[in-house]
Amino acid sequence: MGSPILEVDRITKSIGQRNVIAECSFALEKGKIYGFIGPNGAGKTTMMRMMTGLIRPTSGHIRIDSFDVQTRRVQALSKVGAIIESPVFFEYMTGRQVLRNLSRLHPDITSAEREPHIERLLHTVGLSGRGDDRVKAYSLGMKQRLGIAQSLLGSPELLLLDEPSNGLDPMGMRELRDLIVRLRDSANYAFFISSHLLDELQQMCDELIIIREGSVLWKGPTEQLVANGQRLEDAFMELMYS
Ligand SMILES: Nc1ncnc2c1ncn2[C@@H]1O[C@H](COP(=O)(O)OP(=O)(O)OP(=O)(O)O)[C@@H](O)[C@H]1O
Repeated sequence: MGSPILEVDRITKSIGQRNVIAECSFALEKGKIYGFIGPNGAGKTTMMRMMTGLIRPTSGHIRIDSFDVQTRRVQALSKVGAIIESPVFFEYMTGRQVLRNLSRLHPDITSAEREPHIERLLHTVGLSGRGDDRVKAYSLGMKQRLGIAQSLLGSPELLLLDEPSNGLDPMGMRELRDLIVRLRDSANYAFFISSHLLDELQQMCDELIIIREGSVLWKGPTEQLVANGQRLEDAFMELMYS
């Protein structure tokens, strides 16, 4: 494996007397889609909040492109785009206005680059014809894709998505899946996606990281866990009860 874009190195998070995350380690490479799976309360959101610097680990290190999220925060987080809770937008704005406003948080985007960058992002996520419509007229799938465009504003190398397909209809799920696979293939992004929708993950993930009660239970290539023709849901259940 080349040098990882993200490294979780023996991370523990204690809340009160409890280790919500206990000595977790894994690494993510560019150009791959990782599924992050575990039952309710396993610690997925807690881990993703530490990966994006929203909360501090009790011990261990998270490095993004070799920068420690705690001590080299700005450099580390400049490589990451994330949707941790559903993206929240001012619904009276148009998609383009939303991106324009948020782009001002990225000092690297010059005013000359701003509009072409936004136009490219709208095109990338399939919203170029709808950029001047108000967000309140968007379907949930369009809002999720606008969220992806938002997370791409700073030209990251890694995208963290927490339950991105929740609430989407089958067409919305498929559009989101196609977009994620296309971005992996065209721009070599790494994706780290937490979801309970195992059929969705099975269709797009190169690798899986499975946690239970705060510990990594299994990690590796999807095809290593799921034999030909088997459903990830069945393999997951077998693991949970093993
Ligand atoms: N601020 C907090 N205070 C107390 N307990 C917490 C806090 N945050 C998380 N927990 C506990 O940590 C555990 C892991 O929670 P977390 O939300 O990370 O799980 P999850 O895998 O994301 O679950 P879900 O699939 O339901 O979203 C749970 O038992 C939760 O109750």
